[in-house]
Order: sequence, then C-alpha cells, then structure tokens
Amino acid sequence: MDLETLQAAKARMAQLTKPPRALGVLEEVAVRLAAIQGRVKPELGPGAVVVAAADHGVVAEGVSAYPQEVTFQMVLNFLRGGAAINRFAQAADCRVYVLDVGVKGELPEHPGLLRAKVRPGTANLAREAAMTLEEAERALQAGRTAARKALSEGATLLAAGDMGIGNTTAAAALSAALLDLPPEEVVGPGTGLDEEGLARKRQAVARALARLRPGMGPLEVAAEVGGLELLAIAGVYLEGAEAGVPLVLDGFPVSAGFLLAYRLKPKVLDYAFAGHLSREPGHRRVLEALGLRPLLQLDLALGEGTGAVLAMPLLRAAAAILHMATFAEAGVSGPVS
Ligand SMILES: O=C(O)c1ccc[n+]([C@@H]2O[C@H](COP(=O)([O-])O)[C@@H](O)[C@H]2O)c1
Ligand SMILES: Cc1cc2nc[nH]c2cc1C
Repeated sequence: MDLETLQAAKARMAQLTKPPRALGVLEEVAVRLAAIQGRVKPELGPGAVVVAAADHGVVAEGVSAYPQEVTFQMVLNFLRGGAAINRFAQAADCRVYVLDVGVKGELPEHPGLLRAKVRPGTANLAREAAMTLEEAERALQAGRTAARKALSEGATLLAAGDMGIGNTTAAAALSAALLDLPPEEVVGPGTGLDEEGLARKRQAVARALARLRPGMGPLEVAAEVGGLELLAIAGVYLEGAEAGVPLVLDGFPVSAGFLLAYRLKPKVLDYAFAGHLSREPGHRRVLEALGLRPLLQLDLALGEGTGAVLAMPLLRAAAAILHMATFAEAGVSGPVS
C-alpha cells in the first residue's frame, strides 16, 4: 500500500471525464488498486483462485444437508472442469488451483491438483480439538505454497475458494470465536439445513466455543474449531498480501479464513476486496467486522470461490477507470460553476 500513490490516484480521479463520484464504489476500488500496485494507472491481468478442500468430522453431528463424500466427488468435478468455479473462472480470465489439505479418501494424481493433505478430515469440533496446532500450521503453510505457485505462474489478483461438506459449521465456530459472537448470529443453513439441523449446528458450535480459553492466540483457536481448508485459505491470503497483489474474498468460509489471516497479520486487509455477500447470514457479520463492502450481492451460497471470481472483471473495470481521459486531455467542459 503506497499512500502517495493513493493521493495521486484520487487527484487523477477528480480530473477524469465524468461527474464526481459518478462511478460510485468502483472509484474507491480503483484508487485502492492504484495504492496496492504503487501506480496511478493500475493494470490487472490474469487472476487465480486457490480452491482449498477438506473434510470435517463435525458432519457426524448432522450439521449438513449433504453427505461427506460430496467433498471428494466435487474435487474430482473441479479437476474435470465441470463445477461452477471452473466455468466462472474461464469467463473471468482466472486460473483454478485445487488444493487438497484434508479430503477424506485418496485422490488421483492430476496436474491440476496440489496434494498437501495434512490429515483426512478434521476431528469432530463439537467433541474435541479439530486438529493439533502443528497440523494447523501445516495447513496454513500449504495455502501459502499454493498461492506462491499461482503467483509465480502469472496471477495478478488472487482469490481463495473452499470445498468442504460441514465447513459452514467450522466457519461459524471460527468467526464466532474471533469476533466474540454467539452461535445464533453466525450459524445458518449452509447447503440447505432444516430447522432441526440448525439447532444441532448451533449446539455443535456452542460446544466448540465452550472449550476455548482466554488468552488463546488466533492459530490455537483455529486448531480447536477447525477447518483445514480455512487455515489454508488464511495462508493463501497471507502470502498474497506479502506479494502485494489484490486479494478477492468469496463467501462465508473463505471470509472466515481471511478473518483468521487478518488476526494473524492485520496488514492483509489493505489488499482485500469483498467479492460478494453470501446468503449465509454469518458472512455479513464477518464483512462488517472487517469493514469491507461486498461488490456483488447475488444471493449466492455456493463457495468454491465463485463470488470472488465473478467480481474479478469488476476489479479490472475499476482499474481501467484510471486510464480514462481527463477533462483537459479530452477537451470536455467541466461543471458550470
Ligand atoms: O460461500 C458461502 O457463503 C457458502 C455458503 C453455504 C455453503 N457453502 C458451501 O457448501 C459447503 C458447506 O456447507 P455445509 O452445509 O455442508 O456446511 C462447502 O463446500 C461450501 O463451499 C458455501
Ligand atoms: C453439490 C455441491 C457443490 C458444492 N460446491 C461447494 N460446496 C458444495 C456443496 C454441494 C452439496
């Protein structure tokens, strides 16, 4: 983040051939992109999305509308290019990296698969620590490594995606813990849970929160309540921020992972854009706590990075604003008085 460029980009914005603030939120996005890149005329090329996948022992509590094996099956679908994220990424000049940090089952060798399984799914967070601190560190590191690969292969903006049946329970526990919120404020239907399931889910989150002790650091909290993929997502964003690229957030699980990254290193927030607002109610709480305004609100609740990737063309359009002609360059008259 370069504050001098931020000021220079704001000054240029005021000279461009449009009434003040006529491009609304995109103008703020544009000047932030300029500051991130350290140039008044930012340029965005290809994007990358690291889709982190893992399983969750908490599914034993009946907290998802879908069976656990969907995680494994959807990873195969990602590798074959048949999932929503594949199709959206193709439309958005974005490359998909699939990262296994904890899927239950042996996935085949595949050029599109980054294999970094820490363990075949977490323990049941309602009953015991989801993982050890050492496992949490390894999952985070796997996310960092995946991001580094994406950046070395040409990514100029970076998103994380998630796949993990049961992960809205882990995301709820993690965001409730980090934001000090009660379970009912962050627990929602996920893939489509009914009322009874929601009660079990709130209970599972409450039990995980009851094990936390004051003074635990963010990584210890994350090891307790889990999500191997949530840790990997934190790693993706930490690495991306260190490389100085714009970061795009997706829905609830990804934003919970980002929140962890923010708690570990508040500077990541300078690089972050919220791609969309998910239908999952906890997502709003997380974005509000971070002070991020979502670019899109399309009632998505899929994950995979879909909402982040959909926002990539908008970020490119925002960067292009600062390449517009000024009033002076174009010979266009300014306001009457
Ligand atoms: O991104 C979101 O906000 C979002 C909201 C609801 C569900 N999901 C996806 O659905 C899965 C988790 O849902 P659940 O009900 O099994 O906890 C996981 O694979 C997520 O990517 C994602
Ligand atoms: C089919 C399906 C696809 C998904 N993609 C991300 N989470 C998902 C959950 C389900 C159930």
